[in-house]
Amino acid sequence: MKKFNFTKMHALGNNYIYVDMFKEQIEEERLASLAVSVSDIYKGIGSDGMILICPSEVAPVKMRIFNNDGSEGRNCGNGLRCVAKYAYENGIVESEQFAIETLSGIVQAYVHIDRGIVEEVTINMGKPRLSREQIPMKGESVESIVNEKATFAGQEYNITAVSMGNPHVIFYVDYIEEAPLTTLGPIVEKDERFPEGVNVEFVEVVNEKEVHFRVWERGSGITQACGTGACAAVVSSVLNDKVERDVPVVVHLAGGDLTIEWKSDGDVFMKGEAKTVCKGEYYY
Ligand SMILES: N[C@@H](CCC[C@H](N)C(=O)O)C(=O)O
Repeated sequence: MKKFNFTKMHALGNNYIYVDMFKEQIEEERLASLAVSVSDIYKGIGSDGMILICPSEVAPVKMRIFNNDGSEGRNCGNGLRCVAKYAYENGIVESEQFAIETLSGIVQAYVHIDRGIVEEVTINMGKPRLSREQIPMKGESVESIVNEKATFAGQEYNITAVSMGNPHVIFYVDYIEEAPLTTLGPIVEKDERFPEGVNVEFVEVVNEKEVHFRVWERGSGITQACGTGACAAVVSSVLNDKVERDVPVVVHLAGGDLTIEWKSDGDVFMKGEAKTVCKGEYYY
């Protein structure tokens, strides 16, 4: 029997099993199935997926994220904040500002410390990618997909698509409680127009500084929060003239609040909590 040490962490309830690959060794071909088994709430630990904290050749640390169906994502906003907390508290980095490599590029993390503990993290998530090729979404090549009509399950909707290194599609709703998460979410996630699948978000705009948000994540289903999704929701809301650039927007997710700002230089900043739940050994 093999085993590895893990740390369970969450950010606004978006919880993953974190494995320190500076210390652990797991065969590459076992990673996808381990993400499924550790995530199982009955026979595993229970989580939205598994995140590896890895050495990097271009930054002090690299994040790899696996959803709870075993698929590998290219980015994870809540995961980045937890990786930043882990890296600082476990001596992988000594500075309060450092880079993290992801499969979709390098981001900058800033940890906010209270008595030696990282309570919150700000991440400069970089620039959103908006063209149809960058999402990716099939169809005519356009610079951005904003308020575009699209039919799903026989009903017409208006959608906006944003990539934050991973794909997101945003639907606006009048009342967040009525968001068709479990009905529309899985249909849109696997729609053939999104060749890599898509994270599906529902947004109710409260005012120019506040929105409600719910998510059906690609590869994980309903989660309490999605950091890249919250960034995509604010970018979408700027593009749809519902909020403004250079103004911090509070995004109310099921698990709590994130503050997101799309700066006029193009970068998107995300600030929010990161928490450690427990540590243990996993046997496989
Ligand atoms: N929860 C994450 C996103 C995780 C990956 C996503 N499901 C994907 O496949 O793109 C976040 O906080 O951003």
